Amino acid sequence: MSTQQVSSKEKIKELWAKRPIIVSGPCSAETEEQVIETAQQLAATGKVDMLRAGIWKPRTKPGMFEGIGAKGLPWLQKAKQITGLPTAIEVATAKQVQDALTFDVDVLWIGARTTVNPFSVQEVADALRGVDVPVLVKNPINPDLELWSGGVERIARAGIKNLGLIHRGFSSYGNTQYRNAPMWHLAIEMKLKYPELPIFNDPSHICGKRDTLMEVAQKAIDLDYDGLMIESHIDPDNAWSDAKQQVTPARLKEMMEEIIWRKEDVDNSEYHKALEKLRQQINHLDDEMLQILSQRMKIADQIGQYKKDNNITILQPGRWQEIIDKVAMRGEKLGLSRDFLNKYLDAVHLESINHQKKVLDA
Ligand SMILES: O=C(O)C(=O)C[C@]1(C(=O)O)C=C[C@@H](O)C=C1
Repeated sequence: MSTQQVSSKEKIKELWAKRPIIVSGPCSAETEEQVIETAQQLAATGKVDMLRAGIWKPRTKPGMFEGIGAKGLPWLQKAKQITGLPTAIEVATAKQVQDALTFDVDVLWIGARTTVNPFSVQEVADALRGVDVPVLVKNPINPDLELWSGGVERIARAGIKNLGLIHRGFSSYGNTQYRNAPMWHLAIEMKLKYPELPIFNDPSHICGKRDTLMEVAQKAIDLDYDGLMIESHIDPDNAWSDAKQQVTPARLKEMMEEIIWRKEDVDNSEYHKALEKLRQQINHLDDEMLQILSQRMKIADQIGQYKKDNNITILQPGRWQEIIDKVAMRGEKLGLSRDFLNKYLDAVHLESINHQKKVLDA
């Protein structure tokens, strides 16, 4: 390994421990000048830790710009030499992994369209065996946590030590607010499942447009994400891919200054005391809610017994609608969101049905 490669590995190790980690750069590498100019402007902001650029672009339809290919890798290498910014790119095949490593790319990521395909992830994992490079796994395009975990586990089994996650949202038909619905609960579940892995948020792919990037980036930071990956371009409107979602390096700098950065904890005894009191109240209320839910299910069991004796169906749509209307109205007045009430009612109804089914089958 050359001294330059060793120092670059050291830099990555340091970077991995830094919070937040900010990754930015163009959706696609287009020309040498564009890559170098973007990298220089990003480095000058003092807010960016790593340069990203798409080299191979998996496009939904043929005939679109599919990336500059391996020709762009020396541009990234040069941009790193000039700015000192480590580089990150997406890889989807063994050949792409080899090409990326030949040109000293520092961090690789597996794209959403690759994570859905275990054959492809395995091919990338096999190409990574014995290699010391950090790898980030994007969520699959469909909301399937098992696929996402499967991707992470395949890469981990190849011996990759520095692994991370990228949350770029999930495809959903007819969604107009987001390009890819964030479905925050799924990313939170992954974070809880793999607490040791840094998780990055990718507002660019979630939003698909510039004007909502800040909102999503702020929410990610509020939720204790470890980093952000945001696409930037020296001339976003004329970008060869995803023009609407890219921002200039200057705008990226502004965004980084506008975000309210939060930490997971603070050394302040007053804060801890106040929080402890409130958390005790929550523990108490959680306990009461469980007791009440358990009582409700015991009543459902009794209803089940009457239904069994009289050969009556468990599902009673009229009665259930009555409950939905009443609970939703009351719940909303009490400050609970309609979305939460719907999920809560669904869960209660299903549990009640399962309880009664057990009684009917006994
Ligand atoms: O009221 C009933 O008939 C019940 O079975 C109880 C209950 C409920 O849990 O509230 C459960 C299932 C029915 O679809 C409607 C209501």
